[in-house]
Amino acid sequence: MKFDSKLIHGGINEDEETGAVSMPIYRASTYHKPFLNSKLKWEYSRSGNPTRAALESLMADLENGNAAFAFSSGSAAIHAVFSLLSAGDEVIIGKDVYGGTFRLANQVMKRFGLNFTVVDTRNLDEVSAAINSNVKAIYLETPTNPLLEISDLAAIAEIAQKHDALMIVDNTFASPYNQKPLDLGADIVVHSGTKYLGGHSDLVAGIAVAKSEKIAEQLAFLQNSIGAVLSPDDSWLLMRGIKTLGARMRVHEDNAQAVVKYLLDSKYVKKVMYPGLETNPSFSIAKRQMKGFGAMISFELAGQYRAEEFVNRLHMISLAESLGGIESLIEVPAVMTHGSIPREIRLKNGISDGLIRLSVGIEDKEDILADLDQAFKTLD
Ligand SMILES: Cc1ncc(COP(=O)(O)O)c(C=O)c1O
Ligand SMILES: N[C@@H](CCSC[C@H](N)C(=O)O)C(=O)O
Repeated sequence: MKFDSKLIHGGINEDEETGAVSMPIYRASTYHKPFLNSKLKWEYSRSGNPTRAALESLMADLENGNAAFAFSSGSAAIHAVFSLLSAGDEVIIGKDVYGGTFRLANQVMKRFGLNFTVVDTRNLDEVSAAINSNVKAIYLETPTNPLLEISDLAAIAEIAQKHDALMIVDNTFASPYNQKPLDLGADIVVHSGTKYLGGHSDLVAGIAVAKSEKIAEQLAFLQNSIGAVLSPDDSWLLMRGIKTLGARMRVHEDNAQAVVKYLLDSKYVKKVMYPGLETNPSFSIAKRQMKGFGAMISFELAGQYRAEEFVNRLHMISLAESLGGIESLIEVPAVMTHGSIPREIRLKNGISDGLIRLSVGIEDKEDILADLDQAFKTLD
């Protein structure tokens, strides 16, 4: 089945009890056992829920994994995945990851004995050099949040496999429409379902997908034990969003191409970051491992212009954290999404105080361009 059809017909897409073509929301917290020793598929909703199971089977199908697990947020999914590791284990982590992931690693997981080595995963020599016998996982985003940097998934998977380390990829920015890390050798994919998967900025959710049955069994245990499961209502809403992922991504990307071109030509802009730029040193890798380049763009203003003034003057494009929704959202990572990273580390990693991140929505592209244009013109 091709991808758009899989979005609609993949996983469990029909209620086996009633034949309903939209999976019902099963809100029951517990299930009646006819006899004490009855073996039932459903017992208690944290351990398993038919609506959540339908979403999970769809996500496993879309990422070509063995099984998927739905969590109450992307951060909860990442926490469960880090919980596969034990005190004393080391994780090689990409230098440019979502600020909340950096915070989870450094301010939470470290206290439980995990050690993190920050590496520029675009540089394979740096990744290899960071390997030692305690390294049990390599964790990265590609494209990264917020610099849109691209790492070579297949090459990193080879390093991870050689050293028996898990390779964990946050696929939030690409979505499975554009990139399938498990096919390229990763062991686990995580998502903030809050973003492109949900697609409408109306829910918070997380997904972890395991390639192997062994990791799936461990994640099933952790999901039930830690308990940060996605509710049946949000599972249904996320599934509903996923059905239109392909249709939305095509409009997102078409609009993003127009915005990139506009920004490159603008006298107000100094630098544009987008995986689809041929001038990007990782362009050939992005072209090889991604179907499309997505709709996230980061940029810096030319010297005399201030990011704060620009974002304050937009009308239609909303100044808000988050991304991947139908509406265009803009933010300043240093103050908003990556504010929890200490300034000196942020600057060292390339996130300047004036960096602006734009999530291009699916409005008419003329309106997006017009809003950018009017805000830029007020800066003179
Ligand atoms: C790339 C990435 N991963 C993970 C997360 C965490 O997801 P959530 O906000 O759903 O917890 C976010 C944003 O928050 C993100 O941008
Ligand atoms: N991943 C999102 C969410 C943003 S930050 C949310 C909150 N302020 C926090 O610090 O946890 C994005 O990149 O937009």
